[in-house]
Order: sequence, then structure tokens, then C-alpha cells
Amino acid sequence: MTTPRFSRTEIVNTASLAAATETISKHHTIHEPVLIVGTGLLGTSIGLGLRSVGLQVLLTDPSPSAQAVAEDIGAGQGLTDEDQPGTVVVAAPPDVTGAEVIKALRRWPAAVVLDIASVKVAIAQEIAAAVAAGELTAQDAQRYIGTHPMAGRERSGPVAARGELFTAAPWVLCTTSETPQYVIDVASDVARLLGATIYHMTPEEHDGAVAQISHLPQIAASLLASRLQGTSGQALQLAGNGLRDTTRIAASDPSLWVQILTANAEQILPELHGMKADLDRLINTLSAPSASGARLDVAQLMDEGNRGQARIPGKHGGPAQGFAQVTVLVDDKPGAIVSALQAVADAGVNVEDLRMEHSSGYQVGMLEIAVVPGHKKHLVNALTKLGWKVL
Ligand SMILES: NC(=O)C1=CN([C@@H]2O[C@H](COP(=O)(O)OP(=O)(O)OC[C@H]3O[C@@H](n4cnc5c(N)ncnc54)[C@H](O)[C@@H]3O)[C@@H](O)[C@H]2O)C=CC1
Ligand SMILES: O=C(O)C(=O)Cc1ccc(O)cc1
Repeated sequence: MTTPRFSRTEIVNTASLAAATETISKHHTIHEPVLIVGTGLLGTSIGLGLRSVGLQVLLTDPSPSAQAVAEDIGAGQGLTDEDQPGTVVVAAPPDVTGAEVIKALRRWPAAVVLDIASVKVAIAQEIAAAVAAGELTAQDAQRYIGTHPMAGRERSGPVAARGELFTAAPWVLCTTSETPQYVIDVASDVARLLGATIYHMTPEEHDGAVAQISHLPQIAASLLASRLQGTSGQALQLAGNGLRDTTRIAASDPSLWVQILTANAEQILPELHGMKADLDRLINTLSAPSASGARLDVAQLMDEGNRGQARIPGKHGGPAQGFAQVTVLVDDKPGAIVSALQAVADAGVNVEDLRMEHSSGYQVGMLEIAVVPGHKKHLVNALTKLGWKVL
């Protein structure tokens, strides 16, 4: 008889995730153990998150070092030939996701199989083609559900993984009329236990949406950052948060994005043509900046940007809300930010958003705190009274 490979004492439970998930019901329909195929940033984050709520997690990755790191940081245990996973999460690169889903559906005939790749139509087509070619039965294909957590980082690999990555993030489930309810329930419970908010879409709706809200921004950030290759060091010294905000995701993994952009080219092209038309219009206008109507045209372009930006939903997916900014000067020394935030808490004000701007050449930082507009005056007064320098 084999010894059970999991026991309660092995369950990792981080205090921060426990706090974040305390309102989430731990009851679920997930068939255990859950196998994660691909232990990079996303797979390891899912493993860590599921283990922290008590699920049995198995891991496999063709890269022995990626798998070893994921095991070492507590995301799960290595898959063995005897294991029979009840749920399989394919977290491999998009190019190989379809093949891994098909392999999993065939190898474990009772398992629910979901993937989390950033594109959905291409993978659904690969699975349909396998059914058409007789490599997979239509019944087996029904145990698959395509999903996509809209959370990630511009870094890859298991070292960058965090169990809390999905807290309050949207998670798309691509259900079809053929997807059985129990399969939808398992995928929903994976997303829910990780703290995500579930959205239902068809694969086509999903790919159209991500072309606009994820793929075009990635292209714009990469093209913008690419311009900096020839920028002098002196000019870069002047860079502020505007440049950092608009180029953060340009640090993303090129091999992942080659796969995403080529797989979703059809949906991305109209977005690129739209952007090209705007660029051509601006080039034309700025070629004769004193011409009649030129200033109006530039103002219109900026205004169109304002309108688009204002449509991005705010915190918790609610309507976009304009927060008031309070900027506090903090010394560049251990504990300074904590003290400033404690002062904000003592004033009874909630921090809606937060970021730090560093002043190049000075040992100070500017802590930008976003608060509900009605609380700004009270906070500025309270911080000033306590001796903080509020800008
Ligand atoms: N990076 C991000 O921010 C997000 C990524 N995704 C999706 O998640 C998936 C994984 O992305 P990341 O974790 O960022 O990539 P990653 O590069 O951090 O990890 C990918 C892992 O898959 C492994 N792998 C390669 N071929 C494999 C195969 N045939 N079978 C199993 N594993 C294989 C690699 O060894 C690597 O450990 C991708 O499909 C991506 O589109 C989804 C949401 C966000
Ligand atoms: O870092 C960010 O802000 C991202 O948007 C990360 C990301 C990358 C790829 C996805 O498919 C989903 C999310």
C-alpha cells in the first residue's frame, strides 16, 4: 500500500493570503489533486494560491529547474506515474498549450482540464482539429475549458510567482453551449479560490477584448520603449513616472509575446490600423503646426485620449473614479514609508492607491497617495500637523 502523499501539515498558509481570502468560501467542486502543467510565473502562482487554501497540488514542467524551484517554494509536489489528477491546469506557453491540453485529456480520462493561455480561439481550434482528426473524442473534448486570468507580471519564471497574484483580478472563462456545468463549476472554483472575479465570454469575444486592452498596450509600450535605445543617459536622468508608467510592460518576455501577438494577429490588426491613422493624423498636423486648425486638431487628439483613459474601470472593477492625490516627502531610509502610511491610517483615511516617485540626485522620495477627494483636505491638515512635508 502506498503512503498518502499529502497531509494537513504540509499545507502552506500565508497570513496575507488568508486575510485576503477570509471572505471567500472554501467549499469547492475541484477534483483533487490538481496538476499544474508548466511551473513558470503563472503555474507556480496558481500552485501557491491553491495550496494556501488547502488543495493538493502536483507539478510538472519539462524544465527540471523550473519545476524544482516551484516545488522548493511550496507550490506543490512533483508528478509521478502513479498520480491520477482530478483537475489539470495547463500553464504552458501558448504555442504548446493546445498539445498539452489534448495530451492531458487523453492521459487522464476523468480529469477536468483548463488552460490559462492569453489567447483562446487558436487553442479552441487546435482542440476542434484534434476531434476532427479522430485524435480525441468529442466527449473527451467537453472536459476542457479555456480560461484566462487577467493578472500577470512583466517577469517570467517561478521565482517571480506569488500566490496572491490573482486577488481581485478578472478571470475569463470561455464557455460554449457544450461545456458541462460541472466543468464550468471546477474552473469557476479555481478562479474564485484564488480571489479572482469571473467573467464569461466566447473565445472570439475574449480575443477581441484582449486585443484592445492587453495586446495593443503591450505593442504601444514596446514601440515606445524601443525609441529609448538611442536616448542619451543625460536625457534619461530626467525620466519621471510618465515614462515609467507607459513603458513598464515593455520589460515583458519577448518569447511569450511573439506567441500571443501572432496567435491573435487577426484581432490586433484593426487596432493597429486605428493607431496608425491617429499617428498619421498627428504627423500631418505637426508638420504644419501654425496652420489654421492645427491646435484644435492636437487638442482633439489629447481630448480623445482623456476620454479613453476615463473609461478604464477603477478599483474593484467599479466605474472609473477620480481620486485626489496627496504627495508626501519621505526620507530614503528604512521605515520611512511605513511611518507615513501609519500617519495616514491614524488620520482615519483609506489609501485607494499608492506609488513612489524617486527624485534623482536626492535622498528623498515622493509618496503619492490617492484618496477619496472629500478626504484630501483633512489628510493634508493631519499630516502637516504631524510634521510631514506635504507637497
Ligand atoms: N505572464 C503573464 O503575465 C501571463 C501569462 N499568461 C499565460 O500563462 C501561460 C504561462 O505564462 P508564464 O507563466 O508567464 O510563462 P513562464 O515563461 O514564466 O512559464 C512557462 C513555463 O512553461 C514551461 N513549458 C514550456 N513548454 C512546456 C510544455 N510543453 N509543457 C509544460 N510546460 C512547458 C516552461 O519550462 C516554463 O517553466 C502562457 O500561456 C501565458 O499566455 C496568462 C496571464 C498572464
Ligand atoms: O503586467 C501587466 O499589467 C499585465 O497586463 C500582465 C499580463 C500579461 C499577459 C496576459 O495575458 C495578462 C496579463
